[in-house]
Amino acid sequence: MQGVWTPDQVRGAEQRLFARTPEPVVMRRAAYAVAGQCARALSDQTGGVAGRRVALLVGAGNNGGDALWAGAFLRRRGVGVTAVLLVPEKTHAAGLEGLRRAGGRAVPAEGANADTSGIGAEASDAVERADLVIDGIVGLSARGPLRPTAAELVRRVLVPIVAVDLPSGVDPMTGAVEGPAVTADLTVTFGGLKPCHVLGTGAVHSGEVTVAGIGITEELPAPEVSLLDAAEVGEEWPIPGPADDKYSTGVVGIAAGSATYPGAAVLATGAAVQATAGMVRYAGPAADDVRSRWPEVVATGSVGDAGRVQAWAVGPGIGLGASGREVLRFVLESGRPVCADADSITILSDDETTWDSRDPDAPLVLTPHAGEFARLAGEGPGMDRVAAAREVAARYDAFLLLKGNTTVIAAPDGRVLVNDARQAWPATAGSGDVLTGLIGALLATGIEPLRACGYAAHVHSLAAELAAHGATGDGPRSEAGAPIGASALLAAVPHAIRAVRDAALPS
Ligand SMILES: NC(=O)C1=CN([C@@H]2O[C@H](COP(=O)(O)OP(=O)(O)OC[C@H]3O[C@@H](n4cnc5c(N)ncnc54)[C@H](O)[C@@H]3O)[C@@H](O)[C@H]2O)[C@@H](O)CC1
Ligand SMILES: Nc1ncnc2c1ncn2[C@@H]1O[C@H](COP(=O)(O)OP(=O)(O)O)[C@@H](O)[C@H]1O
Ligand SMILES: [K+]
Repeated sequence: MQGVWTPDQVRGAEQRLFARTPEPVVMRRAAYAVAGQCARALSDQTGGVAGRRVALLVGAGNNGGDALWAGAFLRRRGVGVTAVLLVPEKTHAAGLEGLRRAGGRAVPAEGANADTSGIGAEASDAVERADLVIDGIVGLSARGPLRPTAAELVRRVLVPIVAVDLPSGVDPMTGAVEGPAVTADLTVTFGGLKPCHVLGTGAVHSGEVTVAGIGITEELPAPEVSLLDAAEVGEEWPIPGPADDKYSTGVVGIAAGSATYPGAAVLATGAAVQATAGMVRYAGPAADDVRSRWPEVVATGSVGDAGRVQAWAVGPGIGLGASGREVLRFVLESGRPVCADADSITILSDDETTWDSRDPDAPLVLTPHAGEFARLAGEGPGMDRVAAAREVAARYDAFLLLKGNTTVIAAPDGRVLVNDARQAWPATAGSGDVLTGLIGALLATGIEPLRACGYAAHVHSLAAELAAHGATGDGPRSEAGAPIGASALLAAVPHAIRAVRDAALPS
């Protein structure tokens, strides 16, 4: 698992490091890492390093200091370096001195011969003639979007941008982008990933992210958030062993669909059938539809007749009426782990008596999208989706999977997993039903709920990606891709599972 640390955790680690290693030494390590990545980018893009031009956008803090020292290192490799100072009187003095000693120059952003936007001619020229721009505008202490002068300079950049620590204008803690912000091709961060690198829009603005240790990593506490990679999901994905049979690999019950919404039942059940070995039981009014599409499913008309299961997935398409409520109460008091989605969440939002039927010893997973989250929590998730998911998970003593481009999964004990879809192909009706079936099947195998949700979210978004790019058939993979429906996503689930399992094979 890859860790993600909050700005406060990183600052704390920095302070512990500074007790052993002087701050300027640490800054030069950080800058050296940035310079190395910039040299690589220049070389990839222009075929060389010496003789190329780099512009530094330098803000008022240590982030600007990093950029200035990186400029000094690049200057020593023969790069022409111009620092554009956004707040000249607050520029990191030692960094500026270091750059000047190395032969670099510095110009104010709002200098002489300013154009109508207030940008000085030399600053404008430096940015427009650069082969690469380093964003040292603001780092961990950033608040809000880029200010107008910085925003205007960034707007003029037509070459790759390497961000120091994080793309300026993105909120470090939440990844929110509420105005002008840098969109980096590469971000060089220090110690470990921060939330802005992995959450939603911030992840997009960060581009490729590389982590330079610089001595901070060793000082970091347990991460606030974790990310799963394909190999880990593949390694842990449950597969049958020689001693297994259809019961030992997990029996999942799916309580979904209605006469009006039989599709929800077919999608959730189909996901469970393909996710794991074992058995899928279906209980509900869409039994005939389910049987005709998935003959291997043991289907009955009601949850009471379903037989024994190791976990339930409930909710998609069950409706908000009396029968839906009864079904939900039945599974909540079954003593089995439950994944409650869609209508179940809406019911739980306003029905205390349904909560009362819950067996407090059985894990409960809730999988709201933003609207369902607002119903459940009384307000929407807001910008800090990690904090919101964590708070509601603790409040309901449940595992909370908040859907979206970045899926945030919080355990009641505060652990958080994040799955970044890296694309938006799953944003299609019915794809949530597929996710519910995947989670239910994994819960039935006995996997811990936080991980079950993480594995399911990972395979779900990968299945959408593979389907959208036509990577599931015999033809060549399309680079651009095309929209898919939930049925295509569902059909791609085995391809996604194979892909993560292949990623786990020793290389
Ligand atoms: N202290 C150190 O020696 C080290 C610090 N590191 C660097 O230091 C950075 C953090 O430095 P600081 O705490 O000085 O803070 P920053 O460099 O992030 O920025 C602080 C300054 O930016 C201003 N500011 C905040 N939001 C702004 C916005 N939206 N637009 C324009 N200006 C804004 C603040 O008023 C303040 O003057 C890290 O991101 C990292 O790059 C690294 O070099 C590792 C070592
Ligand atoms: N913009 C997006 N990018 C990536 N994934 C998304 C996006 N929007 C939604 N998703 C994912 O698609 C699924 C949609 O679920 P849901 O909203 O319950 O849809 P439905 O109820 O129609 O099945 C969730 O897994 C969610 O995380
Ligand atoms: K930056």
